[in-house]
Amino acid sequence: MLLKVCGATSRRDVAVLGAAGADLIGLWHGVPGGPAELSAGRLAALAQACRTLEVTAARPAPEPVLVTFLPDPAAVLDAARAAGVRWLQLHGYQPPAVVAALKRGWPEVTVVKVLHISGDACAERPLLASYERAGTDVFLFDAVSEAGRVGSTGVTLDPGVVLDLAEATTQPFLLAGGISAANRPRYEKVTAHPRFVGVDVDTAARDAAGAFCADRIGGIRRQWRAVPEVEEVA
Ligand SMILES: O=C(O)c1ccccc1N[C@@H]1O[C@H](COP(=O)(O)O)[C@@H](O)[C@H]1O
Repeated sequence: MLLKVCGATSRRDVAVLGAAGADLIGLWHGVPGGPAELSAGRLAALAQACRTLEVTAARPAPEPVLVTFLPDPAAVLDAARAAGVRWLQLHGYQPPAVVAALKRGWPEVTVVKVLHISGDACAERPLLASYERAGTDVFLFDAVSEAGRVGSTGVTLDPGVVLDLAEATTQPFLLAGGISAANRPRYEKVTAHPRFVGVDVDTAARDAAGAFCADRIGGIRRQWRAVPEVEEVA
């Protein structure tokens, strides 16, 4: 189970997230007006900080993930190549053609396409097969707020809606949307899905002042990585 935490803006953030057990660290580039937006130079510096972080022997250093709303695949690839970032998270409403262009331009990248879910409706539902044909490696299910806000909504998804969408796709998926240590039991069936690969968190990874909190992140990791108890059959 992978734990991704989103929105690092400093080497200290990277160190806190790595020590707390994040496998993937989201770095924003091309999120206009976003509080964690990074210039291309800062993106490269923090991606390097992720890769060179000293973690325990049992765990590899966290993988940097470029999180972007950019609609231009050339701009995404330029930033990713310059920073050496091989995981690309398309968090906007980029169409399947953008995924295809990224995979053509750099076949080794892992493309994570966000599917935006509001209630029981997924905006990308009619395009799922197109996104898969275009080369999407991993889908990320995230909630859109009632006001239409995208990313870091703290809004949870209905597990039934998640499972239904999982069945409409064939690729691995990450779960986002208000994920916390406390709500893991609600998603028991989701975590048991054979293509569930992990969770992506922002709001619950932070303290009241908005700073990343190692205790909270550690708690999320412990709860979501725990193997559910299996009833013994007599
Ligand atoms: O973290 C953000 O603010 C953000 C901004 C723009 C694009 C993506 C963003 N993060 C994504 O938000 C969800 C998690 O949010 P939460 O736990 O519900 O607060 C996750 O997909 C992040 O990648």
